[in-house]
Amino acid sequence: MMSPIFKQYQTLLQTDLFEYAPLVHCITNEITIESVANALLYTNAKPIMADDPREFEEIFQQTDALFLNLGNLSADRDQCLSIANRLAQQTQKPVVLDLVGLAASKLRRTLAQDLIETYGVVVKGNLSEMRTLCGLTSNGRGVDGGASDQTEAALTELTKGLQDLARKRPEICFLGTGPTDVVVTHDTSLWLKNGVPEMDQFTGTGDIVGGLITSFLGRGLTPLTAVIVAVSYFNICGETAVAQGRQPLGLADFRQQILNNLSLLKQEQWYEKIKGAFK
Ligand SMILES: Nc1ncnc2c1ncn2[C@@H]1O[C@H](COP(=O)(O)OP(=O)(O)OP(=O)(O)O)[C@@H](O)[C@H]1O
Ligand SMILES: Cc1ncsc1CCO
Ligand SMILES: [Mg+2]
Repeated sequence: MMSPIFKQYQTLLQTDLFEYAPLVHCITNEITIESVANALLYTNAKPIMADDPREFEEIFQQTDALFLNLGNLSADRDQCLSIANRLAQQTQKPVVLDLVGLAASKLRRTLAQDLIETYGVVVKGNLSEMRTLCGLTSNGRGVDGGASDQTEAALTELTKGLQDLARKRPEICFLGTGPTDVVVTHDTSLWLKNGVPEMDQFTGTGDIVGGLITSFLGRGLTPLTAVIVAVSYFNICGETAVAQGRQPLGLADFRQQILNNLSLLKQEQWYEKIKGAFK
């Protein structure tokens, strides 16, 4: 059966969404920086990883969008994320804020609040991180989401919490990732259902999603469609990797194959496999 989401966005999805190669400025964590850069390259975007504020003014003149990721903070990175976000606000450059490990420390929560107050176009994290953002109890551990934040009741609670935030900030699209992905703007809420459990078992999948969303903002998609396209494309790459793999599929092989698919599936009608529904 055709997903209502595919139906709604069919005309857009059938254009070549990957055609333009946006230059994407990323300030992200050292753990997964290479995965994010390659995921962008594999999908016909151009990454530049740059976190020295002395060059921001020049870099901002060249880039299409900005990715800010809280994964691995330091005093310098803290400053640099704030400076970049303020510049983005001043130049109205689309920005994705990735709230990695939000429940782990007060430092992350304070920084995230400051960044969001200044500016944001897409604000994302895993389901547990987004529960923390909404002031709901969160069962995340470190940078990973917790299973009890992924039940139907918890998803409904998070959707309501994000709707409250979106009413106050109608320009922002909020995304919580997990087995089901919750997407909320001031007038639209939906749950996306693609992906496989293996995607939670190698590091950086959330960071890759953040980078990909940024690239679609840089291609001029609205925040909502950039989120739908990036999450669904990556998750369908994961589903395809499992279907292609010999069982038992080791996680290093799964990682290799999902990354291969990032470069390959865009030539195919991947979007017909989108699963999800409006809420
Ligand atoms: N159990 C699952 N089933 C299906 N898809 C999943 C599952 N877990 C994660 N995903 C998908 O994997 C991607 C990353 O989501 P996840 O919530 O794991 O991010 P994250 O915890 O921020 O990742 P990381 O911190 O490792 O960068 C999303 O596209 C999400 O839909
Ligand atoms: C493991 C880890 N620690 C901080 S960031 C990161 C990568 C997942 O975002
Ligand atoms: Mg995860």
